[in-house]
Amino acid sequence: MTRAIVLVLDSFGIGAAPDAADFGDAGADTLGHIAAACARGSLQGPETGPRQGPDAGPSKRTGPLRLPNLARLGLFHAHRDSSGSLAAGVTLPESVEGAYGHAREISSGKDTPSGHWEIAGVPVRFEWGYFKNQQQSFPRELLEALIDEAELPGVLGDCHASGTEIIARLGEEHVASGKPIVYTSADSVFQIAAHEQYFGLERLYRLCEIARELLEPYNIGRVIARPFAGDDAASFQRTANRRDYSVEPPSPTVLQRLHDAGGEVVSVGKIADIYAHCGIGRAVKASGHDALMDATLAEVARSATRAPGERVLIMTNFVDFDMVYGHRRDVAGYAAALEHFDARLPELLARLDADDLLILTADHGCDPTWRGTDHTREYVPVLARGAGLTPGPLGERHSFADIGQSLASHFGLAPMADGESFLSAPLKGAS
Ligand SMILES: O=P(O)(O)O[C@H]1O[C@H](CO)[C@@H](O)[C@H]1O
Ligand SMILES: [Mn+2]
Ligand SMILES: [Mn+2]
Repeated sequence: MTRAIVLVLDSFGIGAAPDAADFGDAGADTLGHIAAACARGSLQGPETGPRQGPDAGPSKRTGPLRLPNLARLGLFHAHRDSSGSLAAGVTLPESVEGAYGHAREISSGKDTPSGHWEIAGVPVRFEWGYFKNQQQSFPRELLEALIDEAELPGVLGDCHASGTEIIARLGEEHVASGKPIVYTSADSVFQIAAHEQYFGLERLYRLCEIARELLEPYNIGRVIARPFAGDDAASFQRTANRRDYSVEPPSPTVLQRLHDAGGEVVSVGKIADIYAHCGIGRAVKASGHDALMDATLAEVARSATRAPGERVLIMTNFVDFDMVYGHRRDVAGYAAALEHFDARLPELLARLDADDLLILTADHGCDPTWRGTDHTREYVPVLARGAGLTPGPLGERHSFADIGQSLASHFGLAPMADGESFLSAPLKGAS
């Protein structure tokens, strides 16, 4: 059996990309700034106090950032190489057990689909459509068509917003009026927030499907359903029933190629939605990092008894780094979530065979110390282990697509059009 496990730590950037200034992100560094904040002293949980649901805050934590297992895979080496300095308060391990590098993005956007598709060997070279106006963000004819087709009394929002802030601000008016809340961000997205009980979850999903069709001329990457629950502004919480309606990748990703060649592609979490279900053989849902790790471990166990010729790719997206901590600019929460992920990593490492390929990476940055609430254009870590890889530096990778190309090579597929495999690459640079 040939097997690969790809874990995407959503938004875990490791330093500003060479083109970060084009995005207003020169100096952004998700890992570096989290480590610096931790090293400055005790970093308690979020100032907003404990929250519940998918946007729940973290447990409290103190002291320097502790990620011993990621460090052994080469995380801090990769960050040092990408940012030029060692993250504050951390120590390098005596020896590394992973092949580590830092990858830049060649896709035009810093959004989740672009990052994931490029990871899977298909960079996005075209420009997405964006709704750039902070207020009255959406074209009047689009909203009129949506109101008409979905038989709505109107819509609220129509602006750039943070999803938790806008339901606190407009949620009660939404419940009273029946008007859904529509908003966007720096990403190519059309998001619709509505109350699960008062508006109805299925009705929200249908509304998103209508929006998906109406947005066709605007070249928008995703429509996102953002259901929430609760009694009033103080208690509104988004639920785990978020659903993303993505357009399809512009050409077959390595997931699709493997699927077409008879391999099994297993999505854990929102991977299936991000790839518009293209090339996904089996989709396992889970909400929260513990459940996502549990589901990943279960899939690793399930695939352990495969016949010699079979090929399995398990891909998991750890979304809370981005959705719950990065966009919420919750530094302590992000740090605690990283430490928790790190603590669970040995469970996975212990279940892998020597010829399995494990890759940990990210799809973009979302520096929780940065201005605004949007993603940041950053290098992402490429931490790989197994499949004959020699521990040590992989150097700067010129595209996330090096991961897709390496997966194609691992599975014996025809080479992808983009990317350079690091499986057989000579070591670059010194550690
Ligand atoms: O603020 P929330 O609703 O979490 O939205 C964020 O999540 C979207 C999709 O990842 C981003 O475009 C950003 O707007
Ligand atoms: Mn993302
Ligand atoms: Mn995001």
